[in-house]
Amino acid sequence: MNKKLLVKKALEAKENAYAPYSGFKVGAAVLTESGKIYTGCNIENASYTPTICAERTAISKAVSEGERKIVAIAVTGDSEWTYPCGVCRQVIREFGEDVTVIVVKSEDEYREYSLKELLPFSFGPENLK
Ligand SMILES: O=c1ccn([C@H]2C[C@H](O)[C@@H](CO)O2)c(=O)[nH]1
Ligand SMILES: [Zn+2]
Repeated sequence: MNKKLLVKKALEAKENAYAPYSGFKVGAAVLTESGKIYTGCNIENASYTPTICAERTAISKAVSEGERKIVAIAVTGDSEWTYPCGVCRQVIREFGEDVTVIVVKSEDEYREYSLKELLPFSFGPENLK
């Protein structure tokens, strides 16, 4: 896995954030099983609740292009360490149980987690079978 590239892509994606209300920019980059990288940023809305996080923007782009399995996701935001929110953790879970989550501070400072650490005892598609 090209971790460094994923980190860089997340940092680049943050620059496109549309966050006029919170002023808090977030970027994400998803690596899928096919080896492709999809990026995303947070997109806020004047009506507030339609706001979508960077992680879900990136995942939506991947899934709408036919991808079904996430290998890793890198996320970076305007706080020193920006962790995926609970909703995003659940959406990541839908497309992989063994996903690597990389929380990015800068190009050479990042922390790596497994999704299982961030979302233990999770509920996923297998539970409905
Ligand atoms: O992991 C996170 C946390 C927050 N946000 C966005 C949502 C909102 O636009 C702004 C402030 O919560 O940051 C993300 O995109 N990802
Ligand atoms: Zn989120």
